[in-house]
Amino acid sequence: MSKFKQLYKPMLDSAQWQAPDQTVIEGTEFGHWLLELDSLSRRFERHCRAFTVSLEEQGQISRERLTDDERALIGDVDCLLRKVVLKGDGVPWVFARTLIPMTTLTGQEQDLAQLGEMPLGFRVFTDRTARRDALVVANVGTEQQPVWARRSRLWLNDKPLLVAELFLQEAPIYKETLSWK
Ligand SMILES: C=C(O[C@@H]1C=C(C(=O)O)C=C[C@H]1O)C(=O)O
Repeated sequence: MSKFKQLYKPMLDSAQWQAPDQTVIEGTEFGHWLLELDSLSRRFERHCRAFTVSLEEQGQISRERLTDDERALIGDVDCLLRKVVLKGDGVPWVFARTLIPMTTLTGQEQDLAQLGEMPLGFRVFTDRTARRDALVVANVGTEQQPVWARRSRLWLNDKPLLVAELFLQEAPIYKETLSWK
């Protein structure tokens, strides 16, 4: 198991998700990152020279392994599980875990299983039917040293997928002086 999965998967699993208005992020600089409804990949691209995705794992996961929460958001169906690390100039910024229901991998969306190291956001947000909802956030670190995570549901042609992202220490969201683009 890679160090990313070993370290970060338990952190995401432990997240106590909260609606953004119940947290302290509204009005903060990093809050804009967590509340981004458009592509996070596109936003990251503007903060580095080379934005890359490394595919850590991809495989099928049976419906029994979904949490009740996940089932309520994407249905009680077998899924494709995709785990990646998003990197800016080679530095790990985000660990992301995406559940794509098999019922979403139909028609035009079959290509979602073949993304490889192409950022999911590049595929999803070029589609005019794309939208994001059910956004929740969690601090899986401490009050003094927060480690932010968020989970949101994406829709493509009215078919859902569920993305959970853990913002690692070097991610630009923690930098105090952000160039705002
Ligand atoms: C959903 C987006 O795509 C990003 C890319 C991912 C991937 O390639 O698997 C996963 C999560 C996202 O952070 C986005 O850009 O908003």
